[in-house]
Amino acid sequence: MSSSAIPDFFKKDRAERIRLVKEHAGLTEEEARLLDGGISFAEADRMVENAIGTFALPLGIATNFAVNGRDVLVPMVIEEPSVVAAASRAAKAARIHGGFTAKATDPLVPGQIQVLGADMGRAAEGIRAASREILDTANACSSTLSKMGRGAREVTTREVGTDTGPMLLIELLVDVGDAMGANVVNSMCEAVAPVIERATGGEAVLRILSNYTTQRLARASAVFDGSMAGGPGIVGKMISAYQLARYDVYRAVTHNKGVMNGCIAVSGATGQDSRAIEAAAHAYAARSGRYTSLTEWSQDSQGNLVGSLEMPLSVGTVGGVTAVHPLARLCIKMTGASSAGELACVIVSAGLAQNFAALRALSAEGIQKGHMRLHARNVAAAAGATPDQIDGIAAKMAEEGDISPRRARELLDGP
Ligand SMILES: CC(C)(COP(=O)([O-])OP(=O)([O-])OC[C@H]1O[C@@H](n2cnc3c(N)ncnc32)[C@H](O)[C@@H]1OP(=O)([O-])[O-])[C@@H](O)C(=O)NCCC(=O)NCCSC(=O)C[C@@](C)(O)CC(=O)[O-]
Ligand SMILES: NC(=O)C1=CN([C@@H]2O[C@H](COP(=O)(O)OP(=O)(O)OC[C@H]3O[C@@H](n4cnc5c(N)ncnc54)[C@H](OP(=O)(O)O)[C@@H]3O)[C@@H](O)[C@H]2O)C=CC1
Repeated sequence: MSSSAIPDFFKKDRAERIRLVKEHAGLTEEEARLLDGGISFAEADRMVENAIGTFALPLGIATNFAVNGRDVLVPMVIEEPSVVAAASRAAKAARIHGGFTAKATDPLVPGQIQVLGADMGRAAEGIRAASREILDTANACSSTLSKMGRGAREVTTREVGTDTGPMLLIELLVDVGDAMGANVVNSMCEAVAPVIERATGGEAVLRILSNYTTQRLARASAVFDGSMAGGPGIVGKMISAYQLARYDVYRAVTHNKGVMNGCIAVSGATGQDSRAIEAAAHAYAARSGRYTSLTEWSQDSQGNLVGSLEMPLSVGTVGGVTAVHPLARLCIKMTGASSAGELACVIVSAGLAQNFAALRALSAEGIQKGHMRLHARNVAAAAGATPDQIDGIAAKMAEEGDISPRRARELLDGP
């Protein structure tokens, strides 16, 4: 596999960018042609209800990523300017020190069965006695998981205090292999409900996975070059930016939004359920009882920044949208991930990179300089510039340091 460090990738034209990605990821001609389309209306109509069209978003490629020693061109679907550039720049700063080291735990997803009207005194014992039957019934739902030696592993009982009294919750812990796992866990929860009802004497009502997958985590760490960050002064300010995010919830939410810029863009490109990822990430950020930064930052003795990000990441390389969206499948291929765990490693690395980029820009020149420079073309277009006027107006506004709809209109109106 060729290097993901492709200097000036952004200055190349589209054909050359595609050629480089094709070569790097070993895409066929037919696969490369998919980049023109996304999905047909017929495919969209099968995916959701009442479809009337499709809605395209930009697909960009972040360069410079090395994850666990493997060079990756990272696909990102996002509407926001500067995110792809920022990830590429951050990955360049990490690359100097070996790139990202990432790890995903076993893909364990909990399923929850809420039981009403059970005999609380006897329920736990009833579930223990029926646990073999519960696990076998669950595992009959997926022949693939069973063949892989994965599937439902354990069943536990919990009591939850509520305003209407104690409630019984039976939880099924499932190794979902390379799938995100929602459908398969939901099927298992529904299948085991009658066995649970018999074992507890209650009525199984909610039968659904939990998206809070605290046993399905991904963790990335990297050393980002201190001089590429801007030297000791900036590095020190980045550490204080992180400290602020640790202790102030108003800052932490924005800080974690920056992390999500990376995670959700790669998740979008690879067809993941981004709502599930976001919901779990924010709950995890508040797991101590106080919402805080998802990342951790310190400085090493050479003045580099050492960062890490740990978060729940339920992603799949099979099933869900990946099974029906050709471009999502193509983007998974681009990442070179051969398992859900490897894909999670790329996503969590992109989240960490994005956080580094934002902290650096905020601690140095401010976010607007880089972000607004890249946003300038949108500002020009929104002000009414024609395609052949856009680059000129954008460049002029960037040069003047006044990137605003007002200035774009003035430039369009002329002297
Ligand atoms: C925008 C940059 C990267 C410019 O940064 P720069 O230093 O001017 O870039 P450079 O021209 O020196 O190039 C360095 C590398 O950056 C990349 N790069 C540079 N320019 C481009 C481009 N046009 N297109 C693609 N890639 C680009 C590219 O990788 C290049 O190296 P190469 O690979 O070519 O050897 C920098 O200013 C930056 O990182 N800014 C931060 C932007 C950011 O974080 N955006 C997120 C949106 S803001 C937000 O939503 C979150 C936030 C900020 O609120 C979160 C928070 O508060 O924590
Ligand atoms: N709360 C939530 O998050 C909810 C999310 N969803 C949606 O559910 C979808 C994801 O569900 P998911 O269960 O992943 O999707 P699928 O049911 O599409 O895929 C999982 C199935 O793929 C098959 N499979 C083949 N190879 C493998 C492998 N290597 N590893 C694991 N499974 C394999 C198995 O079926 P077999 O044994 O038959 O081969 C498995 O049951 C997403 O679209 C999500 O948006 C749905 C409901 C709720």
